[in-house]
Amino acid sequence: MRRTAVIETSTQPSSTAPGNTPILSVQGLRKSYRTRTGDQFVLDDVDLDVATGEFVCLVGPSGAGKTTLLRCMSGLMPPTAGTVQVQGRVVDRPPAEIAVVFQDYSRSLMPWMSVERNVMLPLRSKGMPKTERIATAQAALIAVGLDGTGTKYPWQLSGGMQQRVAIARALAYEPRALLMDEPFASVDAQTRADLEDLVLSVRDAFGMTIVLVTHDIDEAVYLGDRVVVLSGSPTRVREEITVDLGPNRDQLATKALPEFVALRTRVLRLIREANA
Ligand SMILES: Nc1ncnc2c1ncn2[C@@H]1O[C@H](COP(=O)(O)OP(=O)(O)OP(=O)(O)O)[C@@H](O)[C@H]1O
Repeated sequence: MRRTAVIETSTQPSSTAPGNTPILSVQGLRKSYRTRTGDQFVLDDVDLDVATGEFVCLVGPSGAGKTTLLRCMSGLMPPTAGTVQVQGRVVDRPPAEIAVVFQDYSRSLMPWMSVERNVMLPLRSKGMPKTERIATAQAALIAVGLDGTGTKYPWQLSGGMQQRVAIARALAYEPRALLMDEPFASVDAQTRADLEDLVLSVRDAFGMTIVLVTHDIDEAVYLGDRVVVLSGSPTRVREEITVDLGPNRDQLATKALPEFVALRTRVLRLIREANA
């Protein structure tokens, strides 16, 4: 981790313009769940490449299988058929290069551990000495604007601050890619906007690849270099839309752009059609 990194709202051109090398590659992915009434097919032949440094947002109808896809991509769930590759290696367990942030921060943080210990937790598996773990955790907390909260417990923080802790924990691990499943769904609108900008700045500062699942179309267009629209169940990739809004996004100015409005309308129409 770059410990001296100062994370500010992104006003600089991205140093991590998406390259062409896919860090994540999903090929012919199928997933079915066994239910009492038989197998339920959720994902049906999903193909998706994510380039190094790219920010990809996954949207689709409710229940389409967005979480299922993200879980398969993160190695938390085996596919029924097809493959997920990270840097060319087939994923058969959670890869070291990937960190995941879930919506429900209250369940992902350990309430009996201080904020600092929560952030240090995954670093043990890297065999890092304790002094380095502490320094790395402190740097990650500074990076998400939580300097000075290390000795507090998660339940002493607001929802938005707890989600920042979860993001700090992911950052401290220094993943090549961050997979996020509706990470801002449980916080208020202003905190959500702040966290969106935080994630953009983290992407710029740490050169990270991000895949984010969201229900919020504005959020997808605001954050993404590309929005991947999934079809209704069983799910395929319906359309991939390049978001040509440049690297610098601003909550007010970007969302007022005619291009932004046109993209949002296009994504919304695709999701409505997928629901029909
Ligand atoms: N463990 C499971 N066992 C059986 N069925 C499951 C399981 N997990 C998910 N499903 C089913 O798979 C389908 C897709 O679920 P998933 O959570 O991946 O969709 P989603 O697009 O993320 O949903 P939402 O938009 O509501 O968050 C749903 O019909 C769900 O009921």
